[in-house]
Amino acid sequence: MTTLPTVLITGASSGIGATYAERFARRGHPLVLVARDQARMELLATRLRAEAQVAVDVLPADLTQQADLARVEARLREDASIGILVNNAGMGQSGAFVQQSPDSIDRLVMLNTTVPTRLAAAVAPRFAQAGQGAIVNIGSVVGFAPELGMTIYGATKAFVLFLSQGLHVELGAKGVYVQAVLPAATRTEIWSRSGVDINTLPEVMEVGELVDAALVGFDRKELVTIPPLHVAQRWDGLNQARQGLMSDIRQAHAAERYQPQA
Ligand SMILES: NC(=O)C1=CN([C@@H]2O[C@H](COP(=O)(O)OP(=O)(O)OC[C@H]3O[C@@H](n4cnc5c(N)ncnc54)[C@H](OP(=O)(O)O)[C@@H]3O)[C@@H](O)[C@H]2O)C=CC1
Ligand SMILES: CC(=O)[C@H](N)C(=O)O
Repeated sequence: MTTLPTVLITGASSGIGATYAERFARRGHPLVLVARDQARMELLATRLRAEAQVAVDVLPADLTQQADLARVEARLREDASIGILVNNAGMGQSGAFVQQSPDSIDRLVMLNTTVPTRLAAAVAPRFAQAGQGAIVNIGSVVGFAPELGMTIYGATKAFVLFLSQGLHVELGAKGVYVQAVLPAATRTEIWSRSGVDINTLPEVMEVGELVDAALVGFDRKELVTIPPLHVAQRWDGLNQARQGLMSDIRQAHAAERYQPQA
């Protein structure tokens, strides 16, 4: 009998992370659940152990605290049974850019960018050495859309996409699968936590539909999975435009339009 890899999921106490936990448990994977709310994760763990007969470990951590983050990094480095990391923990932006405080900026940028990067960095050497493993990073379509006015949140999610693409370039050939999942508005607590009434949104995806779609992309080993994108060629076009732009970058000289006028 093959032993399925353990899945460590951050932000597993609610929403997308809790749903990933349920889906991976149904597939027979042992789990490590990470978030701050221990009681909530214990409840989920008890249910999943009973329903799916899998081992579920609860690792409480506030990932914005260095000591807690270091404990999760150590677990990823040392526990060879962990073969899938789901970097899902994240928070939305409350208020406009001019309303942010230094602390709120630090928290948002740390949780949404530093944490997934540090956790990926903790596990990547082991995965690369083993020639297998998967890193799933939860981004957002907001990372494509500065027009939405969620500037810091969107910037963190643009970072997550780039991080995933770069990790794929560096680790893909070593047998490590990297997936960026980009949801749009999904029915979870992130909205109320950031002070937005979800009922004011024109359209919202149910969280089960989002995660099931993300897992279709995972099973296909897609690098970028955008469940709410109905015309896949839009992504291909954006990627081709990006590569076209790069082919017109010449390092030696400034473009004609920037040559000083005599
Ligand atoms: N819902 C949506 O519309 C969309 C969500 N996303 C992304 O999906 C991901 C999951 O969010 P979603 O499920 O929607 O929202 P939730 O608010 O339901 O989940 C966020 C999770 O992150 C955990 N978390 C928050 N802060 C910390 C922290 N400091 N340390 C550790 N864990 C923390 C929370 O648990 P706890 O409070 O117990 O710590 C919770 O489990 C995020 O990265 C989000 O940006 C992307 C696009 C759309
Ligand atoms: C803007 C949000 O907070 C949302 N989670 C999203 O990424 O769409």
